[in-house]
Amino acid sequence: MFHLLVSRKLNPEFCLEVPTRTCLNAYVKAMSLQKTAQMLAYEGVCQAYVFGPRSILIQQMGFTNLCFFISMDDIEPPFEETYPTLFHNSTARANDKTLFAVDKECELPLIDLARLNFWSFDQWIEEMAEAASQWGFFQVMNHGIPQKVFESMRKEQMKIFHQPFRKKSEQNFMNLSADSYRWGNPKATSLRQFLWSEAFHIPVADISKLEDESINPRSSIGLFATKAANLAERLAEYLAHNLRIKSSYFRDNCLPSSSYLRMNRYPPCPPSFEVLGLIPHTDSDFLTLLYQDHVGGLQLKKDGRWLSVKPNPDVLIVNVGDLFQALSNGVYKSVEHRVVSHPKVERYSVAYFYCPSYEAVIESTENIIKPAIYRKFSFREYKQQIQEDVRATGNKVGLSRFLL
Ligand SMILES: O=C(O)CCC(=O)C(=O)O
Ligand SMILES: [Fe+2]
Repeated sequence: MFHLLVSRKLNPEFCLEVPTRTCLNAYVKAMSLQKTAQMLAYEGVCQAYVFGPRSILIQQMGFTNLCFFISMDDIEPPFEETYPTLFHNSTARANDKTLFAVDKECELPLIDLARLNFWSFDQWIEEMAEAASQWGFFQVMNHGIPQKVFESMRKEQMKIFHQPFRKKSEQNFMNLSADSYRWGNPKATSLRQFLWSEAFHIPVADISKLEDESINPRSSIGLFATKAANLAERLAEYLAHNLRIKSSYFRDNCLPSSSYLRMNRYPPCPPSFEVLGLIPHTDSDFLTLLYQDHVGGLQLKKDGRWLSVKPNPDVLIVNVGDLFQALSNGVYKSVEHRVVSHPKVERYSVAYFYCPSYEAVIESTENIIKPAIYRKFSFREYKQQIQEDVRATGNKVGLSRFLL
């Protein structure tokens, strides 16, 4: 007989209670990883598989996307241990109860891509353009990316992030370049600037090189990136149509390999820390496609107030990036957003950043009523300016640097 304890990483939708890592370690020592997995499956509500040399994957019966890993090694980045002065020195604490203040939960404008076949083209595009200019964010349904692509992407993400921290932070992990794995914020001087999250930021061009001896990340991630690239191009063309931008602009300037993919994981964050999962920022691309799980935590700024986005794993979130704001001469808005981590549950998201090649030139589309508000710049120049600003001030200044 064994005692069941609630795991810190327990998914709230997952009704099974599982042992903690320490408890599991004891079972594994006394029996074997295989026997422990069998024990966990004993109640018949879940299946448990041995995964890798030191972890077990647990999956709820009948729900392929409700699964999680229990790892015998520590998977969490050592946030508190590495930055003790930030977490345990009261003067560095944000000490600001308004940090997480939100006005309310909102549902983003919903664009149904299937309606394109029934509505008049102009009316349909108008709806999307209005969302891009009023909110900078919208959600799309019937987008053509099968749900199983998201499910396998999420499973892959869990496998990757549930590797021991020492492995994830190794040079060359999955054959990625050293700066792909990011956790916390080494430059933070207060908790307000810290990120309670970890991420893999991967150039799409590098996906084909991904490899690991225990996982096979290439196929799920590659499939997601290909589907996202097609959808992003389509959406960008619709939005451009409304502004009378040449429809081939995106095909001419964005190569499939010039975009990026970022896999985010937000470990549970103790409520005693006033720290965000991701600090307020805008995205430095044309469009971002974001797939998030059911946990929630994404917030965006609208009319000066923070709103929480109601999570819906059945849709894809789209947000306008800085480059589209510049190209549209300020008509479409690149809106600030951030993430609040959950106190008990880990959260996953994956963002596809639709970017041009470095040489692409972004020029505001002016008209008689509204002359250009931004000067012409190349994507390379934009990235370099951001890096310079972050180095000098710790913050991205962004588009305001390019105002005329
Ligand atoms: O995790 C999220 O919901 C947002 C992620 C995001 O904004 C980003 O990666 O730039
Ligand atoms: Fe973002």
